[in-house]
Amino acid sequence: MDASDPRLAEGVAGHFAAQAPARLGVAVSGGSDSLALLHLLHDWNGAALHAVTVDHGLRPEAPAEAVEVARICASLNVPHATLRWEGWDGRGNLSDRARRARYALMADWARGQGIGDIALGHTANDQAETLLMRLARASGIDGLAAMTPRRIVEGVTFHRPLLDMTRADLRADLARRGVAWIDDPTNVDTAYRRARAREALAQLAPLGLDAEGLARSARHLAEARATLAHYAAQEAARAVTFQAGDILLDRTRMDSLRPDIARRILQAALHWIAGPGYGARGREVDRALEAIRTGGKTTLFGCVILPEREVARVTREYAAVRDLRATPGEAWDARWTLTGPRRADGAEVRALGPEGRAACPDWRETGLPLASIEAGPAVWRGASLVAAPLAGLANGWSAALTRDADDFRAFLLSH
Ligand SMILES: Nc1ncnc2c1ncn2[C@@H]1O[C@H](COP(=O)(O)OP(=O)(O)OP(=O)(O)O)[C@@H](O)[C@H]1O
Repeated sequence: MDASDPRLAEGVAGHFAAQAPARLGVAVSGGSDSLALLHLLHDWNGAALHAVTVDHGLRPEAPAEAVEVARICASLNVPHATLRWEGWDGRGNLSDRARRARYALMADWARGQGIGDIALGHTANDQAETLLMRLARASGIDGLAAMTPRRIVEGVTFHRPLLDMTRADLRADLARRGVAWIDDPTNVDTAYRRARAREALAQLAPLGLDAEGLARSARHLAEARATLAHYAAQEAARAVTFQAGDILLDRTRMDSLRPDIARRILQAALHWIAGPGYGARGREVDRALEAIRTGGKTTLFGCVILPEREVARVTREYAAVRDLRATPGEAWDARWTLTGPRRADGAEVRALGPEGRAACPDWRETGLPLASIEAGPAVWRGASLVAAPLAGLANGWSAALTRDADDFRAFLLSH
């Protein structure tokens, strides 16, 4: 066996040079990239490794592949877990749902193990292929920008130590080690589109366009994205105020901003209120910005934008939360926690809605508009209203928001 390529080992050590976690999860699908990652991390020996494989339950070979990964991990003395996803209800885009489920399952698993960091095997080829696929969708800077080496999802830091390395180098490394990998273990649709991008990339070689070059361009775009986010956060500090879970956008300031910066601020406001999800489309956001400018009312992404004299109020849309339920003490709408004076048997948290609001004689004194009041949380026992702290009917209950201005800023800077 030849010696391993020192650049690979240095790249992995360099990624964790500033701060190495004591325990590190490593996501191993069984493909070449993540198997190389496993071996390189094992050689590095700078953190206790815990490998994880997600079986999406979508391909008959997947369980056997997970067993094969477990075998390789055992040979390296690395503990391994297989997580199974059984959540696809046939709705939505399968690749997208599977990816989201994978990240959520891995983040849950890590939290359960007291692990705060997980390494992923994305390479320069993934960067280049993604760039080509996004160009095909006419994406803007955010879509074309490179994946970042670190990203926090649901409190877990995902690391991508192989972003500067090519798949060819990683495969050569595995070949030197005599390790066989599983081809294309990812789900079919993504693999199909990626395979086409991979073929296109090979065709572009005569132009001098290769994976490393495209990955470099994607990194330049990531820098531009970070710069725009930085200025958006600066402008937001002047244009945005918060009130009882709503965001107020200063209309004059919003109007004076470059469209890209205004779009970022509005998008962050929508996400802060409605939670990260699929996101509002560019055209919808532009339509909403126009409504803010002209003092119109509009609904998008589970939020309502209401004109007030100097501001546009972004609040939750009642229809989007009407069916949400939580027990007191648990998060409702992923952002409100209601706590009461004592154990409240049979009480549940639901939106106040028009019926509840009718039972809150003092709601006007809160200074909040009807839409915010009705889309806010309340405590119910069956059909009877127990409390609505945001609508002036506290009855010993209080409502705490789980997101603050720092979360808004963090959101702006990370998207
Ligand atoms: N089934 C899986 N089990 C464990 N880890 C996985 C699995 N699939 C992917 N990964 C991890 O994610 C890395 C990237 O794989 P892949 O590009 O298929 O994922 P992706 O999240 O769909 O990528 P993208 O975010 O570019 O769409 C892999 O190298 C591996 O670390």
